[in-house]
Amino acid sequence: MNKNINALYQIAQKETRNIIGLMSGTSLDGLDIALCKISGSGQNSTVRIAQFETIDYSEDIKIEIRKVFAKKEIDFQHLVMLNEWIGLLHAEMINNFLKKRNIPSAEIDLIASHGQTVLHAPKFLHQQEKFPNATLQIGDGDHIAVKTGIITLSDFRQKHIAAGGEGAPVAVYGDYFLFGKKGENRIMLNMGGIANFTFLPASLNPEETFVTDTGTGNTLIDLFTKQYYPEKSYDKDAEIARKGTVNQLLLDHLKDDAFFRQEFPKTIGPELFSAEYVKAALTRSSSETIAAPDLLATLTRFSAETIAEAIHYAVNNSVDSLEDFKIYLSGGGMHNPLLVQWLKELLPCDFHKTDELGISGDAKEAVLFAILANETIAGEDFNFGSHKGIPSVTMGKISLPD
Ligand SMILES: Nc1ncnc2c1ncn2[C@@H]1O[C@H](COP(=O)(O)OP(=O)(O)OP(=O)(O)O)[C@@H](O)[C@H]1O
Ligand SMILES: CC(=O)N[C@H]1[C@@H]2OC[C@@H](O2)[C@@H](O)[C@@H]1O[C@H](C)C(=O)O
Repeated sequence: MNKNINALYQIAQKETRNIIGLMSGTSLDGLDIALCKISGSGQNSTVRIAQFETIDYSEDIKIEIRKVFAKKEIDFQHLVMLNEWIGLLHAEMINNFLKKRNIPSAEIDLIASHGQTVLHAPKFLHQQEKFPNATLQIGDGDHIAVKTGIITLSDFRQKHIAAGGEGAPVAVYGDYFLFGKKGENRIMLNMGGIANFTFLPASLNPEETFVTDTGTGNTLIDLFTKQYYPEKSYDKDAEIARKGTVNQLLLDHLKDDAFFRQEFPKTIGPELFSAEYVKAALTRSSSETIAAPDLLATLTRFSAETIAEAIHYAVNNSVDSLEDFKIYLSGGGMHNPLLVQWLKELLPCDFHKTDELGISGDAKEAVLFAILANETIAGEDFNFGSHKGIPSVTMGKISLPD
């Protein structure tokens, strides 16, 4: 038997697996690395985050990724080179992460690598009938496996599409296994570049479980902060937006898009929520001369209202009142006090952070990929039923180190 297959067989039978989960999201801020100790699988999974760090991307890395990120037309050779380069960079970051902590790579059972999303094009976006939902995450898993010497699972989203999904959100699997609680209606709201939420019903009936993207989270706020204030990469603590006033007409135009009329569940990316999207709404509302604080206030309100409306709409289909709901925040947007304040005004739920459930909101997405890898190697069949957007499949391609 190939020694790596034997190793996988042993790993699958361990009581506790050391799995490194990686996430680099649409904010292009860096690579989240979560070293997780995972016991059990499925609903019996338990996770302890042993170590977590976000390794910031250098300006050089950001510049190279932005050349292709969310763009329809690119230099194809650049994309191909980037695929290898990001794999190598992520491997180097993991090696440094382990070295800094004196953790031998032999102690790590698996790496679960999300990769860098460069384009997310569900059918709704590309509108080309003969083509399926499409998404691309780069940073090849073979490079990570060879350079770290650790068996690596990567490219999780393709199987989701192959099995009928849009390739996202995949957070629902980990959310259900780790955070589902009988007797409590929970909403796990992640506000990264794009916002998404999982609804975990008090019944824990997998058929009633629901997940969707809602639209922009931080992506437009970040984009226009950088545009008006090149020295800043985001509107820290909403300092700028707080000084502004929401422009209602502009807000109405921002919300007037087919994406918001599309039925749930749905996914989207910065391909739609781009500078052009905002510029078109500015033109339609004749507010091109808007002051930067007013624009940032309006963009923050845009995120808050579209998140709240999606939750109202999607959840009210299955339950009557949101009042007995607990909402658990994660992702960088949970640190934006204005966004959170407005959400609290718009949603009569009980607000918490996933940190209260033992998983830091900054680490949650990286942990969720470790959970997906754990399921692929050690999980047993679990059926989410016929609910749209949650195919009952394992995900991730396996790269062996030698
Ligand atoms: N103190 C803060 N005040 C306001 N915004 C903040 C603060 N801290 C973080 N953020 C926001 O969070 C963003 C980073 O979020 P996160 O790391 O969750 O993104 P991501 O992983 O790229 O997202 P995803 O992949 O889910 O789209 C920052 O760009 C910023 O907009
Ligand atoms: C294609 C892609 O990378 N989508 C991300 C992005 O960031 C947030 C939102 O959009 C979500 O749908 C998804 O990531 C999380 C981890 C998910 O799939 O659940």
